[in-house]
Amino acid sequence: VQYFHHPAGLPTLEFDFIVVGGGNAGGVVASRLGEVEDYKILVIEAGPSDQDVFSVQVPALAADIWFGSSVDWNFTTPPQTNTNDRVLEYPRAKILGGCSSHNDMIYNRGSRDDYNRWASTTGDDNLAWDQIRPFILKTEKWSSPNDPSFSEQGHFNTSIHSSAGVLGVTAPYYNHPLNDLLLKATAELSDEYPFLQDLNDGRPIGLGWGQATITHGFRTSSSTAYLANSGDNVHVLLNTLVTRVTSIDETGSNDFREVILASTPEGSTMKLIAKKEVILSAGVIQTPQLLLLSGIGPVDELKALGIEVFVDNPSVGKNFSDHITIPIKFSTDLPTSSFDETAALAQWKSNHTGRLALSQHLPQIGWVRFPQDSPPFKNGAVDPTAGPDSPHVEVFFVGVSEGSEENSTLSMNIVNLTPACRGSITLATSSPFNQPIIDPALLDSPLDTAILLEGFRSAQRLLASNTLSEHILGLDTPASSSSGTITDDDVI
Ligand SMILES: Cc1cc2nc3c(=O)[nH]c(=O)nc-3n(C[C@H](O)[C@H](O)[C@H](O)COP(=O)(O)OP(=O)(O)OC[C@H]3O[C@@H](n4cnc5c(N)ncnc54)[C@H](O)[C@@H]3O)c2cc1C
Repeated sequence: VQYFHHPAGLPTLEFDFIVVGGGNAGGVVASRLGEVEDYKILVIEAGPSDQDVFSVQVPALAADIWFGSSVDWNFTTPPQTNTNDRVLEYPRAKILGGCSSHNDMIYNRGSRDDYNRWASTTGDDNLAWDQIRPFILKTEKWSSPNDPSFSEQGHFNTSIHSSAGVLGVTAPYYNHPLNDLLLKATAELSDEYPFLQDLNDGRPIGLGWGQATITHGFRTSSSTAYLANSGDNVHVLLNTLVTRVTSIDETGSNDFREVILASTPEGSTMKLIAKKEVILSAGVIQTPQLLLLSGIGPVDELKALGIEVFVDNPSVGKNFSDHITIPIKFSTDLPTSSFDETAALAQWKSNHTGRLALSQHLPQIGWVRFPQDSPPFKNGAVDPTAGPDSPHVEVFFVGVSEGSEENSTLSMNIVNLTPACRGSITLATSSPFNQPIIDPALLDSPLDTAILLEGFRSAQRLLASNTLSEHILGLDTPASSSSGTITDDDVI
């Protein structure tokens, strides 16, 4: 692979394929296209190289480069009506590797139902679970932890993993008393929280060990696993924003193979040509933004901003959906999961082991499927999941921190995995340098709220088990719950 920091350094202005956005998808697509030696490929990435940012490489430092950092787009939402009009921070990475360079590294495949639903929705059987599994294995390179104190024994099912791929994956863990307590609780609550040996077996329901895109103490990403191993026919242009895609054909047909670039709003622009295709992989927010800026989208929205319309497509920027996560905290007598960060940094720098070589959060994750007669579905609401092998919520153990007085605080997140609400991405202005309006319309569907609420109750049932209850002293949040029982009023 060849890296360029300025368009002026490029060896040519014409490539076979131009990949816009060197993120998770863009890095993989460019690298796979590059396997055809005759193709010349250009990836254009707005952010810098991931290799220059220390916190990208060190797994537990991910949060340092989220919202507020120079390698995040620092997007915000408009006030969200259903969250008391709060303006929410919306982290998205602006760096080579995209969000795979800053995400939480949890490696989890969908349920088999998810893939099968994509196959039936698109009419493409290649997306079905049985058909896609060989390709999942083709990406994966299982790598055992380099730190002997992080045993992976019994934490995953070896028969459904591969060590022949490229993306490093591991099942790391660190010692904390909650690990054993949760495992014991799975025996006690075997209906709602059965032990799940491997969250990637196509039926992620239960509680078990997480897996992470980490190898030998380093984060792995589309940049480290794919782009970095590509041939010299793959070119990566950094720090450069694509502002528009235009038609190469001046007679009026839509042959969108010309890409317009700019590094700053004031600076000059430049045109590049793709002989075969332009691939837009700028992520779920900026791919629709670029289409809209290029005159491809709902005619009224484009005209209102004075953008020339080339393709009237009312779907561009619509049906935006994201899973909402609600934090919840409990007082506990368990020891904190925090660690001496200075010592951990020195250890990581010396041999890439220790707590910084793992994700920050606690090592286990729960996935819960609610019965069809549970409260969210009592009023006849249709189950939003893709099928019976799919969970409704993820129960995530963030960590145990210092609390008030002698107690500590267990932080958990409840994630609604199949939100029914649908929002949108629209342009605020016609300038590519302004963020679009990112409206996830969170909790617009009453079903989403009901599922989160049942997720809270489920977490409470887990913590009320005989095994865990003696260590859980009460609910810390939401503050309005003095009784320790969550009600519908607490959800906002
Ligand atoms: C904080 C956070 C934590 C997450 N944790 C996990 C996790 O633990 N496990 C998991 O599986 N997933 C996680 N995800 C989600 C996952 O990382 C994303 O779904 C995935 O990276 C999306 O890939 P993408 O290629 O669509 O977009 P991205 O990876 O976002 O890539 C888009 C790229 O395009 C670039 N770009 C955008 N506009 C332009 C432009 N006009 N010109 C040039 N370049 C442009 C961006 O800078 C970016 O590099 C997390 C996401 C976030 C934000």
